[in-house]
Amino acid sequence: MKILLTGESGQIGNELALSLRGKAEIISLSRARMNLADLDQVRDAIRAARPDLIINPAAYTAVVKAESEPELATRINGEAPGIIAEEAQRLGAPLVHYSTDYVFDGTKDTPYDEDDKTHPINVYGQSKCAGEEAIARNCEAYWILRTSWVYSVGGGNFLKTVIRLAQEQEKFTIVGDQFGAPTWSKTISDVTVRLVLNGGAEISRDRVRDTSGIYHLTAAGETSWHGYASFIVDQLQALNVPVKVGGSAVITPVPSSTYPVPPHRPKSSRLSGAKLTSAFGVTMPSWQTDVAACLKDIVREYGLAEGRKLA
Ligand SMILES: NC(=O)C1=CN([C@@H]2O[C@H](COP(=O)(O)OP(=O)(O)OC[C@H]3O[C@@H](n4cnc5c(N)ncnc54)[C@H](OP(=O)(O)O)[C@@H]3O)[C@@H](O)[C@H]2O)C=CC1
Ligand SMILES: Cc1cn([C@H]2C[C@H](O)[C@@H](COP(=O)(O)OP(=O)(O)O[C@H]3O[C@@H](C)C(=O)[C@@H](O)[C@H]3O)O2)c(=O)[nH]c1=O
Ligand SMILES: [Mg+2]
Repeated sequence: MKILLTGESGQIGNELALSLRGKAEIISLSRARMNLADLDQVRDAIRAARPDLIINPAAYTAVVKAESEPELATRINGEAPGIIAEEAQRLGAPLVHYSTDYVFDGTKDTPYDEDDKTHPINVYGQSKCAGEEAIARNCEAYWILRTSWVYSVGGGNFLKTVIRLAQEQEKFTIVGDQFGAPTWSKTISDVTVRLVLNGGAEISRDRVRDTSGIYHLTAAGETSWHGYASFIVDQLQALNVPVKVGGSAVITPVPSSTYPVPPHRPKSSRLSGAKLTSAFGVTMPSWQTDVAACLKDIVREYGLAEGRKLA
């Protein structure tokens, strides 16, 4: 099986490349070979590669910057996935794509289901929503995996920002009125690989077409950004990482209305995983289990217990 993979330098793409290599033929197309902002190049690159399956974790993920670059974010997140889907349909290749909790406005008081109405409240969310719609319009065999609050050992993310804050500041404030589930890129990749390789039976277009649609793929449980940050600090202390912060008790929750950086973000990012479980038998680990495991890897990788600073 020949898999076209995008975004290998990103959090999810990197894990996918690591776990798929050796199990399938991987054609990894980075920005240099297939720039998602260049729609003609996207079409040409897919036609040249002729994959059996396309996995597209590449995206414009800079939520703040997207507000000042709406056209670029929309081309990459909204239009390119539509072209990818068209070409996938032409080749008879299924498409696996990733989307976000930010397609919702966050006003629902129970976890979102896949068929809940989308209503994004910032440019990034609008662009990702447009991408979902374009895929659904243009191809018959796709899985859109919606995840949230992604972190990893290698990428830039909130978890690593909090480690830096803990190493540099005695106390700090974190937004406490937005709720969701931090999700490890490695777990997202593991589940994707499990779905795609289907117990060694390889992917079939019919199987994806029969189960085509959106699936929520987030860690189990929920917390606020503040609860997440507090957990990170507790874990760092348990792992004997020297920190300046005086413990999780001195991280103060603040309302998002006081956070100086636009745009608005959804109050509730909680996504129900029930459909993924019933369709594929996948149950997700708790967010705490995965954050603790990833932190162990980060502490080892960057020598944090020896007092090194996260660059
Ligand atoms: N991060 C998060 O918290 C969440 C992410 N998601 C979704 O999951 C998916 C993966 O996210 P994540 O791994 O965190 O993303 P990252 O920001 O870690 O990586 C993005 C990847 O996309 C590539 N990319 C960006 N612009 C272009 C372009 N114009 N052409 C080609 N490649 C490009 C980047 O390449 P380069 O190195 O060249 O920039 C990089 O490989 C995305 O669809 C995202 O929307 C969903 C929910 C939460
Ligand atoms: C860095 C930082 C953030 N915050 C708040 C702001 C915000 O409400 C929340 C998270 O900050 P971030 O900058 O990580 O937010 P953001 O970049 O919007 O994160 C989102 O990225 C996109 C790609 C997604 O798809 C989403 O699932 C989500 O992960 O924490 C603080 O309170 N203090 C801080 O020091
Ligand atoms: Mg961000």
